[in-house]
Amino acid sequence: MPDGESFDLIVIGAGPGGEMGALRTAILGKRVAVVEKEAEPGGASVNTGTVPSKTLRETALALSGLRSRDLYGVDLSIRRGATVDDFLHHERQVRQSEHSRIRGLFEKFGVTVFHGRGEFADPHTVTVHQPDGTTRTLHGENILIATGSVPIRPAEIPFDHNRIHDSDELLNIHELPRSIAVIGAGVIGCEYACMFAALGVETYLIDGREKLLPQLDAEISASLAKAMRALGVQLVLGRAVERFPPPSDGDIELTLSGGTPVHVHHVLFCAGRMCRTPDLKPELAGVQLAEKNRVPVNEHFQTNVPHIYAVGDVIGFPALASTSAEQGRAAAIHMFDNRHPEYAVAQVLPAGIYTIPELSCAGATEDELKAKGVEYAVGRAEYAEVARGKIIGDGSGFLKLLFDKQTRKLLGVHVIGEHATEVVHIGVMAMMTEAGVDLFLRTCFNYPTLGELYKLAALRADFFGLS
Ligand SMILES: Cc1cc2nc3c(=O)[nH]c(=O)nc-3n(C[C@H](O)[C@H](O)[C@H](O)COP(=O)(O)OP(=O)(O)OC[C@H]3O[C@@H](n4cnc5c(N)ncnc54)[C@H](O)[C@@H]3O)c2cc1C
Ligand SMILES: NC(=O)c1ccc[n+]([C@@H]2O[C@H](COP(=O)([O-])OP(=O)(O)OC[C@H]3O[C@@H](n4cnc5c(N)ncnc54)[C@H](O)[C@@H]3O)[C@@H](O)[C@H]2O)c1
Repeated sequence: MPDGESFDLIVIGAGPGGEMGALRTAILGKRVAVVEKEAEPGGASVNTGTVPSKTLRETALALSGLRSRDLYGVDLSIRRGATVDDFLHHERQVRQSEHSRIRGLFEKFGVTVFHGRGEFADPHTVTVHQPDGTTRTLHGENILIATGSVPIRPAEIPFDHNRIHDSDELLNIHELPRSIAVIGAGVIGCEYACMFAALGVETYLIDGREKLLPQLDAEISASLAKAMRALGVQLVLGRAVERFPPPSDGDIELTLSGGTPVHVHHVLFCAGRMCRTPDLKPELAGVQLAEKNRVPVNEHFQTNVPHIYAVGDVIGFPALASTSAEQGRAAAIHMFDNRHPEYAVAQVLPAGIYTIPELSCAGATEDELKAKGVEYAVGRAEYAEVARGKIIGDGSGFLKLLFDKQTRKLLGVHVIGEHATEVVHIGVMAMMTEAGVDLFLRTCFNYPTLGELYKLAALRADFFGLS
């Protein structure tokens, strides 16, 4: 291909935002280039974040025999003393298969992939710095920034120590830790702490905040904290880690504010993520950055330079694989096919957190409704109250629905327990269609299913809370 070739769209970054933006555009018959600095596509979603962590969770559940212990009271674990290779084997297989899937789709729809680091030369030109030291110049009618985020690595944390990791490095560990301190009880910290505890690793989860995942419905957050403690996670909340000089050998001592020190073999630091957007030289394209190097966009994902769009983690909240892909799709539609019904990203966005147990939610929490002065009714149903919940042996899960007292519409759905990230979708569809309690009262659910939780919760809200 001659240097300086022109494209209808140049996408920088092949994570979920870039992948979807590129494919949705290529399907319209447009000429699309994807510039990706890593050897394989997929971004944090496939290579270091979403897919690896969820695959490891499944592996941890299988290797630990946790599900069978809960269900049958016996340990049917595949193997005691699992090695790190056992732990990572399936994750590598899934990751490779995702690489093939994305490469296959790019090939099928004629997307040209350039391996190298992209940066702006001017508002329509991207320079690609290729691994062999050469550069290429690409011209784009439109450009999509989808360069994602990386773990925050404060200078005072000794990451050069071989047992102190961020969430990317964790995937290259050579031994299963006998003990680990997870610093940062955000979504990443909570998910990994559960995984390690399930594998029998002595696990501490440390955070300066008093409450676990405060963005969640308070009852769900409290229920998660209880379940995590039962799993063996030692929650150290409201304490800051002051220092931990790394020893060359032996345990690492973490000094905590106002508490006794913690001694562990490994440390996982996951206290947020950041964008590397200044590396793109956005000033050469006239693109402005906001706080924390975020790229501000309008409702169509356009930056202040209208033909340059940005999606995914670079634009900030909610910074999920699911939402990044949706934003990539919507941006592509706005660029090239803006009468199509896929035009906008949905108003109702679910969040799924793969702790043990997993949890998921969409819409408002009780605290948010109270703050807004909305009168609402709660419908609640325990997993243990429906046959399917008993069959799968989930004795603590529950579904909670929040309905508007006046309109009877569903305003929020919150669920914790096995398959919570699937169960939530019934509520999401109801909210997408602005349905309410009457939909659940009229619906016939398969028996035995967790879907029945909706019926039970709706009946309770109707009998006891709704006018
Ligand atoms: C441990 C972990 C678990 C997660 N779990 C979930 C989950 O369960 N569900 C969920 O929805 N989300 C989850 N997320 C979040 C999700 O992974 C991200 O929100 C999502 O990957 C962001 O997509 P993106 O396309 O914006 O960027 P990314 O996936 O970060 O991809 C950006 C791509 O751009 C490339 N790039 C960067 N700079 C350049 C450049 N200058 N030139 C060329 N290429 C460049 C990078 O190499 C990368 O491939 C998780 C994240 C982590 C870290
Ligand atoms: N299932 C999912 O959807 C999923 C899973 C994992 C990650 N993600 C995404 O990844 C992103 C990053 O997640 P994250 O967990 O790294 O960040 P986060 O911002 O969600 O949480 C960071 C946590 O670290 C704590 N913290 C900060 N500095 C600290 C310190 N010095 N000592 C102790 N605690 C400290 C904060 O109080 C906070 O609780 C999120 O935006 C999330 O959307 C999503």
